Amino acid sequence: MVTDSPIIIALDYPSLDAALCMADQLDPARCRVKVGKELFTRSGPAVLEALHGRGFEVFLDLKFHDIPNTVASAVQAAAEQGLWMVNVHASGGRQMMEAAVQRLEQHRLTTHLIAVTVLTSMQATDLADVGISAPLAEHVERLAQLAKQSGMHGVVCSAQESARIKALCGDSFLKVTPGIRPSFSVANDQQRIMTPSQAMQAGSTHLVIGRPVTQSEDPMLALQAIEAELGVG
Ligand SMILES: O=c1ccn([C@@H]2O[C@H](COP(=O)(O)O)[C@@H](O)[C@H]2O)c(=O)[nH]1
Repeated sequence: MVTDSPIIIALDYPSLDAALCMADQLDPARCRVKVGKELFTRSGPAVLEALHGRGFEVFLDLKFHDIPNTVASAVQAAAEQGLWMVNVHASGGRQMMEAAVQRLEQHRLTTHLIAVTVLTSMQATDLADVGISAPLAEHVERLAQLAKQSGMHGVVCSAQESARIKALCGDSFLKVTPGIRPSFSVANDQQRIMTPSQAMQAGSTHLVIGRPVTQSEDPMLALQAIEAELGVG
């Protein structure tokens, strides 16, 4: 099923059953879902089949980062499972991203391929710790431009960087933003956050939302509040 909602619910659960229990409360006409490292490591491709069977478009968030041939093959393997979106780390570099893009093109696979810039849990001091002295926003922009030049369809960034990336890379370049925190929720380990409406106003094309919904006492009420804030659903 295809949806025009910008909302992607992060199914960060320790088992297939727990993830499907949440998915069964969601409507694939009103959101997409994301499968990350914990759930995929525990349940493997079975979770993708189960979510596709329920009509969801699925973002597999494994953030591949390896030599070009390995990443290209992993991206191909993911895309062949009918995913809506898959990602790599932009810091893997131009050759790695180009190899992944070319592999999808060679096999006429239409999965959206995006690149993680700087994790939304990081701040400037974390970049300094790994030897990057450029201002954080500048580093995100640099990686976004590299991703665009390499043929990627978009980036993962924080919504705080969406406006600038939109100006640099264009409207159609995807800005997929985790670190979304409605006013009723806490930041947890996220550092660069914005509310859903602020993120959309800043130019985010998609909002990744996990704990504010999945850890809520009433997940459907939390999701409805977000939809109301955005005027969707
Ligand atoms: O920079 C990034 C990249 C990925 N994520 C993932 O998004 C969700 C966010 O979940 P919340 O519970 O809403 O914080 C999670 O699956 C992360 O692995 C990110 O947060 N930041």
